[in-house]
This record gives sequence, structure tokens and C-alpha cells, in this order.
Amino acid sequence: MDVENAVLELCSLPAQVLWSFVCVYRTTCRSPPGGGSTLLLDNEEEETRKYAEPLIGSDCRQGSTSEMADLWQNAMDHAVALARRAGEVVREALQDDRKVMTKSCSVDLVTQTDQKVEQLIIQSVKEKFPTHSFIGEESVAAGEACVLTDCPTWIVDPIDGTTNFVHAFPFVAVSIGFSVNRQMEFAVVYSCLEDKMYTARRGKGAFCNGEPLQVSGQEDIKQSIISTEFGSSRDPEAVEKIFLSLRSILCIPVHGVRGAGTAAINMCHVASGCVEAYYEVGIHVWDVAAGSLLVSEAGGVLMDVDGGAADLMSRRIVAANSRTIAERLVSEIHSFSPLRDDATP
Ligand SMILES: O=P([O-])([O-])O[C@@H]1[C@@H](O)[C@H](O)[C@@H](O)[C@H](O)[C@@H]1O
Ligand SMILES: [Mg+2]
Repeated sequence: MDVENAVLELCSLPAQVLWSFVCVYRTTCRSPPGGGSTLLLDNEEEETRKYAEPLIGSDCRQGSTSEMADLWQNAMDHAVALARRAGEVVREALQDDRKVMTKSCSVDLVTQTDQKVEQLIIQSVKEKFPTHSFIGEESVAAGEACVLTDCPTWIVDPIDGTTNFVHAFPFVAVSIGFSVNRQMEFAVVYSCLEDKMYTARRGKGAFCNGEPLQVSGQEDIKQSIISTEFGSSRDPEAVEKIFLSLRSILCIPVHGVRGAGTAAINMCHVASGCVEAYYEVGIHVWDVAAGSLLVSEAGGVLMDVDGGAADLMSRRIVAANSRTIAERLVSEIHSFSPLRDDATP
């Protein structure tokens, strides 16, 4: 059992005892006992270090809370390696015919590659972190519950931008979010065809291929680019609201409206500062979990489309460079409430 799980098993002990355990482990063990097989190729461990921000350097004897946060670095490094490996699978699949299936409707697409990538990720994580939980897009589609608990939880969208993948449109992402106590601890979004590895650790900033990210400083929505998507619902009432919002926002006027075809990459664009805000109604928790941390760690804000607090299970999101732009967007959005991801069937 590795250190994260040992710590979680010991969580009932008084903190000072727990810290002495963690510190003793960290000074005596070079790698998690038990290890477990991983998907890392020869030099992949080094490769991932390049993209995960520097380890929190702290004197273990101080037993600070950053040491506890540091425990997730191992998991994040594994997530980066898995995302890169998954990207290889996606790129290889683009060379072949893709077997396309549908889920909730005729334009809600899924492929065997989505399913294969999700299995690759979940299987590998289960070997390394057997006590962790999962929310995976294709696992939920196959009937698994979509419930976020306090447990360490991997929130996985194996291919965000499946329709793009089917059409070889060049924005396809592997999105891996990680939450503990219902709080995002790290995020990994790998834009496979651009070879851009977006990463973020809570409290430690957001990065793209190791370079720090910062949201746009633009506060005037009339000087802004806004991104959104039409989504996969063709319900007439939903489509009506989507177009009413789009027309209101376009005619503010804004400089332009864009959409990458994937929520995760739209949120990476907000974090990178090339788009001032992204909003959408109809997304799922796996589409936005990782992106939400990237945006907040790049200095941005998250909000519900009605101006309230963002709720990753609500299927509604505004991710913006500032409250000013977020609130201006909210005033133009014609919102509706899809069935929540965690709604009891
Ligand atoms: O299905 P998928 O490609 O993982 O996720 C996609 C989202 O990223 C996108 O924002 C939404 O508009 C699409 O309808 C689809 O849900
Ligand atoms: Mg997906």
C-alpha cells in the first residue's frame, strides 16, 4: 500500500502522530512500498517531471500541511504520464477508421477509443492507488454512479472532444481531475494533437508544458473573446435558450465567439489568457473538473450561469478571467437546468 493510502487509513490518528508517520516514511522510503505496476515507459518518469511543477520543497521534520499536499504529487506525476500515454493511443486511432456509436442522442458520440482510453487510465490507477474512487465519462454511461465523495477521486474524460476526434478536427483532450474532500487537488488536460500538457496543483499555479499560465487582464467585455459550445442536446427549448444567449452576448458586442469543441480546452484557453471567458449549459463534471482548477490557478473565477457559486455537478459553468466579465456574461445568459450529474435516477 503506498503512502497516500496508508495516510488515509491512519486518518483517525491525532495529527502529530500522523505527521511523524508521514515524515518518517518520507525520509526512509525512496518509493511507495508495494509499488504496483505502472504504465511508465523507460524515461517517462523523467518526462513527467518536466510538466508537473517543482515538488514542494520543505523540511519534512516541520511536518507542514504542504507535506500532506505533497503526497498527491506522486498521483499527479502518474496522471501526467497516463495522459501522455492516452494521447499516443488517440493519435494512433486517428490513423484508422473510428467505430462511432451514440449515447443519449444521435449526435452524442462515443468510440471504442474513448472506452479503451478510460479503461487504460482507471486500470492503471487502481493498481497504484487501490483505495481511490473514480468518476469516468464512459463508466457512468455504462451505468456506474456519478457521486463525488470526500474520498480521493479521479474525474476522467478519456476523450473530451469526441465529435472532434471522429472528424479529426484538431482539438482533442484527455482530461484528468483529482479531488479530495470534494476539493480539486490537481488537474491534467492533455491536448493530444497540439501536444500541450496543461497542469495545475491547488495553490501552486497552472502551467502549459511547464510554462506558467495567467488569465487575460481584459476587464471590458466589448474587447473580449468569449467561448461556448452548442452541446449535444437538440431539445428545442434548450436550443432556443442556447441561441438566445449566443445572440445577446454576440451583440453586446464582443470581439468574437469561439468554441474548440471541448470544454476542457475552452477552459485551458481561459487559463492561457487567449479567451476572456467560457460558459456552457449541458456539460458534465468530467468535462470541466480539471479545467476548473486550471482556470482558478491561473487567476480566473468560476461561477454558475445564474451568478451563484460554481457547482461541478450542476452541468452549468462560467469560467472567466475576472468577476467583472463573469457577471456581465451571467446577465446575458438565458439559463436552463439539465438533470444534475449526481441526480438519483
Ligand atoms: O462528449 P465529450 O466530447 O467528452 O464532451 C463535450 C464537451 O467537452 C463539450 O463542451 C460539449 O459541448 C459537447 O457536447 C461534449 O459534451
Ligand atoms: Mg468525453
